[in-house]
Amino acid sequence: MTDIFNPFYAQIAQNRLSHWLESLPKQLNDWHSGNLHGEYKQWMKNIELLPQMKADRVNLKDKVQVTSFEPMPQGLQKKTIHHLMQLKPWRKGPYHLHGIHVDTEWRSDFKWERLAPHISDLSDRYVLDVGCGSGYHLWRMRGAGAKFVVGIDPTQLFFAQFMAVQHFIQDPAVNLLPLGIDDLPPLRSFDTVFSMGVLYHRKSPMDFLQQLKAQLTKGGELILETLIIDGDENTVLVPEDRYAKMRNVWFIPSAKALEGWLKKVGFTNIRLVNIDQTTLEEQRKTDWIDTESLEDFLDPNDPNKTIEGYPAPLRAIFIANA
Ligand SMILES: Nc1ncnc2c1ncn2[C@@H]1O[C@H](C[S@+](CC[C@H]([NH3+])C(=O)[O-])CC(=O)[O-])[C@@H](O)[C@H]1O
Repeated sequence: MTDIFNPFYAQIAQNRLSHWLESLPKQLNDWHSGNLHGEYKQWMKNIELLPQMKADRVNLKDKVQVTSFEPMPQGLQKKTIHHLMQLKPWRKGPYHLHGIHVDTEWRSDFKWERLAPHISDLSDRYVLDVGCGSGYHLWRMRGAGAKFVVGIDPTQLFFAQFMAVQHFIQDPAVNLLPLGIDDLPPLRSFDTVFSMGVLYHRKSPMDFLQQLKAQLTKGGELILETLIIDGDENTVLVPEDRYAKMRNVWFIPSAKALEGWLKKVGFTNIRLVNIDQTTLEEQRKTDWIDTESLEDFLDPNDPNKTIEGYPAPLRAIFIANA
């Protein structure tokens, strides 16, 4: 049994997600007693060692930042950086935690800026983010007024990173569960569902779109962000092996093809609101990752190609209604 999710259960018992309690506690207990990552205990130990600081000012509107009136002493800051560094690689962010700038590989704020002008007002909404990474966008959703925010992501390190940020911010309305999309029953309870950077990792994109739709209330809004390629409604890239050194990339459709897929699973009011080629400002190597980054994934002689010779990462944002 694990009790780390008890506060979450207590909250959903009182809100419109209470039917989730039929399956969720058993799933999360199985997760906890099952195959935890070899370093999981060590990650949690580092989180326990983070200092207690008052969250006097929390800014989630234009960044993710927490500060207290009493600044963190320098020595303590050094120790805190050490514990946070044990949770490397920090991919999605950045976070500003009591004067510590967690300068992540990705400027996830760039993606937020691209989508924010196009989405329905999140005020008072129940919001789900499928494949939320360390949860950067969960905080921005809350900052945009969402009432209750849930992220799911099966990567346990990202769960640990979220717990580290939550340790400082302490907002019970923002939650991350270490689950994958296949673990979700059709909840039909979220006003807005985000899924960004996940579709191309799914072996069956149609099933995935259907699973996303099953999380939405009637008329609810999907924000789907994924890699695309140029081409017509019949163009889909299925990389032979890796794409930009990423394993597990299955389908990269054209925008037209993806629009057709969304239509086919029953989404309406489908809008393509943004197309953007990933730049070296948005994804780059920092002190918070030890691995390679975009620069190493592109053809050194042609930044418009991946190292495998495919078109370089081009990302689209679609909005649609269930
Ligand atoms: N079955 C699954 N169910 C849910 N999540 C999954 C699954 N499989 C992998 N993931 C998770 O999907 C995320 C994809 S990253 C996008 C992060 C954020 N959304 C971003 O838009 O920056 C990709 C990118 O960097 O582009 C990872 O955190 C995986 O653990």
